[in-house]
Formats: sequence, structure tokens, C-alpha cells
Amino acid sequence: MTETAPEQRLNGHHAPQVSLLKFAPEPKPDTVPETPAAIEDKPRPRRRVRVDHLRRIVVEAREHGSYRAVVRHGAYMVGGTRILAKRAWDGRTTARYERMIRAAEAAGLMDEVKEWEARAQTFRAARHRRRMDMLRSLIYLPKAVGYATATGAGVLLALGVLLAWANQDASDVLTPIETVVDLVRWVALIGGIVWGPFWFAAPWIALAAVWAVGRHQHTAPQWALPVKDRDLGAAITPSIVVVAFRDLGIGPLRKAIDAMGDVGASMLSPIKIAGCGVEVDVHLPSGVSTEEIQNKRRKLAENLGRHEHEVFITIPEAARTVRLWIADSGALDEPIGPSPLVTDPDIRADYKTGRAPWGQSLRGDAVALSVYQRHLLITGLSNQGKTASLRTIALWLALDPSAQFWIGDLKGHGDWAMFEGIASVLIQGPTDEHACAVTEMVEAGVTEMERRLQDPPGTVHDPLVIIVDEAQVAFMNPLKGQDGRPYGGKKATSRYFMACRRIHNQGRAVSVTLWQGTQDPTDENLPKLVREGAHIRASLVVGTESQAKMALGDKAVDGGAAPHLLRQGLDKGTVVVAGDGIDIPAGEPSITVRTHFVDTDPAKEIADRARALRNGVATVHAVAAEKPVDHLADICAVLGEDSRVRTQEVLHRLATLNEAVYGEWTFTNLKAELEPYGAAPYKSDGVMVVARDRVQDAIVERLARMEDDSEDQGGDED
Ligand SMILES: Nc1ncnc2c1ncn2[C@@H]1O[C@H](COP(=O)(O)OP(=O)(O)OP(=O)(O)O)[C@@H](O)[C@H]1O
Repeated sequence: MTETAPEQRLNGHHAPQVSLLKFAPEPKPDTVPETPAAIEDKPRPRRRVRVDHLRRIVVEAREHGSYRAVVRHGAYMVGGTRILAKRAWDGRTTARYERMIRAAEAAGLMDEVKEWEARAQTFRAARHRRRMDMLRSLIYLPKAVGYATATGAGVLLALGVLLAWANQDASDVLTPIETVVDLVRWVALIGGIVWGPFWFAAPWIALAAVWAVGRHQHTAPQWALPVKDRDLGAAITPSIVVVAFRDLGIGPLRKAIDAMGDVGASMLSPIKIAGCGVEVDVHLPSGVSTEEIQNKRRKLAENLGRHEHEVFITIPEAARTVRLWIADSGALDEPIGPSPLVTDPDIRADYKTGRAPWGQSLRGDAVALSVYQRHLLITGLSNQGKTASLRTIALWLALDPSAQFWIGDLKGHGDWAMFEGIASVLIQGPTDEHACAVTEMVEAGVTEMERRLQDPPGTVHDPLVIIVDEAQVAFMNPLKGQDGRPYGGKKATSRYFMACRRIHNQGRAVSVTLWQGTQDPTDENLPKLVREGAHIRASLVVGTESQAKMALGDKAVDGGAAPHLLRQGLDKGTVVVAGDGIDIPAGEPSITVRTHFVDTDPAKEIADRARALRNGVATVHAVAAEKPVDHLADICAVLGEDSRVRTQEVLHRLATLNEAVYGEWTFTNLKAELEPYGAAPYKSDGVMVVARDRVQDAIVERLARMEDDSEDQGGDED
């Protein structure tokens, strides 16, 4: 099969296939790879096509009013009949009692079991008595009828005698009997007239009755009901939750709930109001796992009359329990109020004790974030509010004059421009050269961190926050430095990667922290070790569950954190946060925060306030990179023209060259540096020496290794 470009297919032309890949191998006729277009073109099985077609027709038919009316009224009849039959059956049998007994048994309520058994027994005894009475009445009926007729005739006759005596007319003796006979005749006459139409109308009356019951109970499918009767986000009641679980399509769950009957609600904790929704814990019956429920989130939401994004499922501490937070219908689409940073012009920040007002939890509680000695990572798809939510935190911290900022914005669209005069370093731009400058900024952060680490214990350092927005650009930077080391990548030689790791490892204690914002995470643009180095991990909507795991960690996502289920474009600014620095409800793996949106103009105003609190900061737009020390080159340099030099002499010359670096060096350092290249000191004439030609070979070999490494960019992280 040949692949056809979409535009060719549209035009109906089938030009010969031309590969756009320069070195693409010629596909062998029998092993042509299946491109998406080829898969699309492949004929699907006829049966499947027919089923799809049928399904489409059925769904489209629902749009027609008359079709909906037919289904609706038909369903009212069927549903009404079912309800009346069930009521009648329940009224005449012990079915209801047995159901309650089974339910109480399933819930372990033995007292209730006894009570219902006693009631069932009473019901059976009463029914038995009624039946016996009826049988007995059949035996005595002729006699009773005879007595009644004789008594009635006697009474009428006595009345007639009294009438005749009063009227002095003997013919009046039979008048009451004749009147009763006339009455019977009239009743028979009327009955005869009504009987025919009654039999004709009876089925219609019965149908109207069942229809009325069905209509009252809304027994038609949701799509067929009139809009006003549809269950669009009705209040969540225990019975709605139980039925929603029962109808999830999980066999053991359905069986268990059916067995519980009306006390299925015993699975539920009390339903509590939680912000703009309700919260309820559901204890699952044995044989049903929490994971099965999480996998059915959409169905559960629909069963509850909600959209998928309006139902959150987390796993609390209690075993075999899921916690549902169900939003009031449409509540999540309402905007939250403005940030306190905007509304309160006197707001101040404190790096150590304060918390950045960030937004609202789904429960409607204010959420604040402590950034004290914490590295931060925020990820998400493009244009979902990553920069805005990261910038809000930075704007708050800017209100603490002791906080220093070094900012690298690798989008360079001016989103961070308001930090001019607040940040000591502000690099803005999307090119590889900007990424190099940002890398050098982070490396300078490492140097600053190392300087601070040498301060006497107990020294209090001002916070230095290094922010890199669009950090994926730095990881993917293909440029190399003069020493041949790549700026990007995730190898031991990769400069940005190694600088991040070093700050992650040691920066916290001396208040040098790294905040990164990054887009659409992959292993390439956000290496594992870097994402795991952040204390606070936040994610806006991401594309897949595996990306959610990259953003927040496996544990949080396995526990129910689901940024991949947020809605792209609609849930802008909604972040799922795991880790430290934020109050996460007990037993939950993460918290979902709807962040306040601080647009660029209000952000400028907040920045003006922050600037006013500071004594003028001169912002630089690049960092003078410190020349990295190259030990091998230094050793080679100090050997000079000598072919062999004693190790003691080498150490002495090195210390003279750079006291700060080599002053403390011993034979062990020298050996450790040279050994990996096969240039380690060796014994010559009884003394340890370093050979110049071996060190030169080592430099050549190192260069070769670096070239190999850069060709092999996809290699493992160190
Ligand atoms: N908290 C929020 N509430 C509502 N809308 C928001 C919120 N945050 C951001 N937005 C909207 O999303 C848009 C994009 O925001 P932002 O630039 O922060 O996204 P981004 O993820 O950083 O984008 P990119 O990846 O392209 O840099 C904003 O212009 C704004 O309209």
C-alpha cells in the first residue's frame, strides 16, 4: 500500500510517493511501515463499520423531538408498570422484608435483622389469618346470604305492614319490597349501559395510571426527558451516590450493593459540604479495588450527573476507601476572586515565616505556599498559566526586601520584565545563546552556594531565588562551551543539568533555591533527577498520565493526583500540587489549587511596590561566567618542558599556579585526576613521577570522550 499525502487525497490525485527524509531508506514492498494515514485508510472489518454506523444513527436520532417523545412516553409506561407491579408485589408478599433483612445482614446490623424478621413473621401471621377467614367465609356464605335475605325481606315486610296500617291501605304492605326491586332494576339498567364503555375505557385508564406514575418518577432515559426534568447536577444524596456506584459496571460492586438494598448507603460517610461541592468517603465492598473506581472516573461523574472534571477521586488513609469530592454543577467554571496581592496594597512578605497567597482549594479554602528553603518545579502544557502562577509566588516574595532574584526567562516575551530593578540578574530571550547565559547564571548560583557553604556555621543568608522559566529550552540547548562540554542534555558533562543538581543537593541549607517552570515534560527536557530534586512540585494540565507522573511523581498520581484529567484551555491556572510547603489534606497525595490570576498590569503594580521597598537594585542581563578550572590542563601546563616530574614537585607547582584550588591538594588528588586516563604517577628510579607525554595523551583522550558523549545525546542520566 502506498502512502498518500492528505492534500493529494483531498484532490483525488495520486502522485508517486516522494520521501521527504533525506536519508530515508527505501521501504521494501512487503514491510512498508504503517503510517497513521495508512492505518486510517486500511479497511475496517465490515461488522465493526456496521456497528459504528448503527451507533451513530441511534445517537443522532436522539436529536429529533418526536423520537425523544416516543421513547419518553414509552419509557413512562414501562417504568410506571414496573413501579406499580413492584409496589403490589411488595404489598402482598414478604419481598420487602426479605430485602431489608439481606441489607441489614450485609451491613452487619444484626439487631435490625431480628427486628425485620419479627415484622415479616407478624406480616405472615396476619396474612394467614386473613386467608383462613376468607376460606371460612366461603363455607358460611350461603347460610349468611340466606339469613341476610330473610332478615331483609322481614324488615321490608314489617315496614310495609306499618305503612299499610298508617295509610289504612292493605296494598302498601308490599310497597317497600317493590321499591327495593325497582332500585335493583335501575342499578342493573344503569350498570348495563355503563358496563360496555367501562370495559372499553378500563385498559386506557390503567395505561394512564401507569404513565402518570412513570412520569412522576422520571423513568425515561435522561436524554429523552424534558430539559426541566433532567438531572443536571442535582444535589448529591446518599441514594444518588450508591446508585452511581452500583451502575459503574463493576460486577462484584453491583452484586454487593444489590445485596445491601436500601442500606447500601452504609458504605458512605456523611456527605459534607466542602467549598463549592461536597465530599464523601465510600468504603468499598470486598473484591472491589480503589484503582477500579479511579479508572471509572468519567462514568462515575456521569452517573452522578456531573462532568468528569467535576469529580475528584482520592485515596484516603482508611483501607479500601475512596474519597470523592463532587463539585456543585458548573461551580468550577466560576472565576475565583482576585489575589490578595492585588487587593491589599499593604501586604508584605517574609521568606522564612510567610506564605504566598496562591489561590483556593476546591473546597474553597485559601491556599498559601511556603517557599522557605524549598526548590520548586511547575510544569504544564503551553499557555495554561505556568508563568502566571510561578510569577505570582515570585511577586509575593519580592515584597520581602531581603530576597534576591536571578531570573532567566527563556520565552523572553516580557512576562518577567517587571522584575527589572528587583532582580539582580534578568535574562530574557528564547535563543540558544540566552539558554547559555541562563546556564552560566545557574552555574554562578552554584559558586555562590559553595561560597556560602564555607561560611561559619550558623551564618544567616539572604534568600537567593534562581528562577528559570521555560527550563526545557536550557535542557535542550545543543551548544557547547569552549571546553567542549555541552550546555544542555542530561549527562555528567551537561552544564545546566549538573548545575541544577548541585543546587538541588546543597542549596537549601544556605537559602539558594531553584524554581523552574517547564513545558510539556519529557525525560529529555526534564531529566528525572532534576524533577525529583524539587520540594514543591506543581502541575497544570498535562497531556498524559505518564507526564503527570513526571510532574508530580508516581506516588502522588497513583494516589489520585490527576493533572492529566484537567481540561486544557478551560482549567487555566488550576494546579495540582504535591510535596512540601503547602497544606495538603491529611491522607491525600496532593491538593488541587485554583490559582489567582495576576495579569501583567497588576503584576507591574505589585512589582512597583516591591521596588519601593528596596534600595534600588541594578539589574544585569548576563552573568560573567567564572572560568572553570581544568585540572588536567593545569597539570600539563606545570610539567612544562620536563618529560618526567616528581609528584611532590608537581603538587608544589600546582599550588603556586592556583593556591585557592591546589593549596590543599595531596598525592591522592593528583592520582585521582590522572588515573581515569591511564596517566597516573608511577615509580621511576625509586621515586613517584608524572610523565608529560601520558598527560598530553590524557587530554587528547578526554576530548575524544566528550565528542563521543555529545554524539550520543540520548544516553542515560548520570
Ligand atoms: N489563574 C488563571 N486563571 C485564569 N486564566 C489564567 C490563569 N493563569 C493564566 N491564565 C490565562 O492563560 C494565559 C496564559 O498564561 P501563561 O502565559 O502564564 O501560560 P504559560 O503556561 O506560561 O504559557 P507558555 O507555556 O506559552 O509560556 C494568560 O494570558 C491568561 O489568559
